[in-house]
Amino acid sequence: MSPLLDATIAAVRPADPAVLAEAAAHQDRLTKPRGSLGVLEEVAVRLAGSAGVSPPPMPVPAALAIFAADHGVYVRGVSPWPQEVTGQMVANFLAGGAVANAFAAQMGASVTVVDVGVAGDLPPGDGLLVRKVARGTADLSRGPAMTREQVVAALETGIAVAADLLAAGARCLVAGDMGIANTTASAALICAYCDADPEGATGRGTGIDDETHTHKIDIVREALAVNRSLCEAGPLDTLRAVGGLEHAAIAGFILKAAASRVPVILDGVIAGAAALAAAALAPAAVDHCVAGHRSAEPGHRLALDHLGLRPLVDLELRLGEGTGALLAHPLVCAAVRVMQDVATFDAAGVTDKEA
Ligand SMILES: O=C(O)c1ccc[n+]([C@@H]2O[C@H](COP(=O)([O-])O)[C@@H](O)[C@H]2O)c1
Ligand SMILES: Cc1cc2nc[nH]c2cc1C
Repeated sequence: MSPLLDATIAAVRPADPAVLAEAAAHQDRLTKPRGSLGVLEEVAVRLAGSAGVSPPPMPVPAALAIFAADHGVYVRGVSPWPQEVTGQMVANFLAGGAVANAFAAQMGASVTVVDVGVAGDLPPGDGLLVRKVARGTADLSRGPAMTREQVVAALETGIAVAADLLAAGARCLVAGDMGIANTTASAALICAYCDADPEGATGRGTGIDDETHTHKIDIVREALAVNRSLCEAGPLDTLRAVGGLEHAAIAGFILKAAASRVPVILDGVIAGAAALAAAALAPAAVDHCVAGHRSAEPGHRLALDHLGLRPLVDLELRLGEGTGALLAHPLVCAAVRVMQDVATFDAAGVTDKEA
């Protein structure tokens, strides 16, 4: 594949089972009825297993990376929005005017914007990482979306961005996306990795009518049929056949977080589809992922079920940009704070019903 990708995949290790057990036992000693913090207990235990230490380190500062790219399948009429919105929203991220910027400011997260494959030229702006692998993908409904070289370059971009953010001190990575038509590629990836039917996996994205939705399902079916042999050839070929450049970059970003034992909070259906690719390449990567939210896209539920991840927030969001993941960050921090701060029954002199 590539030395960087191979080394990153090789460095991904599962959660430490001894630390998982220690963290779960610690939860049970804290002054609360056992299990009373529900999913938050699982999250804190998960972060301990990921980091290899209990209690786990506080996942701050958080760093959001928004990977932007365009999609050849756009020409098939699968999105109601003009393709140039991808580049225009990149400019909006850089100007600080998007929802992702508002949420990141609220959560104290940094924002990094990466052009991994926007079709148009972006006006040079402060802070944009130009890592254009191609000017959008090829139309995945007619053949492979990417060449082998392109998918590897996009994966390497995600790895490099994660490495730089970690080197700069980030202790929690947040995966965001921007790309008109990328819910079509996400649906195709979910079908390919989860063996799901396009009808159940394909949603309305940014908002399409019934007729366009039926057409979009047909396009996903066509994509799977025309790329069938490639999708059966292995996880990397599946990603290049029906994925997007931002999916590949996010998969690399997840792999690097996992290899570094730093948690990565996943956003909606795009990050979910990318996580399927990362998990297919390195199954233990899932141990370092937190599902920030569940998006309104139906395929997202299939992806999260396949990954065995339970979303923290379920607010019918369908925006992308990392917004759902950012909303979950304070919950993840609160879960860790409990492990770090809450007194045990012994220390507080509270009678434990088990004693
Ligand atoms: O995060 C999600 O689950 C999500 C669901 C629907 C739409 N989006 C965003 O909307 C864009 C893709 O929608 P579409 O309809 O053009 O495929 C892309 O920029 C995504 O970030 C994101
Ligand atoms: C305006 C707009 C903002 C977005 N943010 C993520 N995807 C998006 C799609 C559109 C259309």
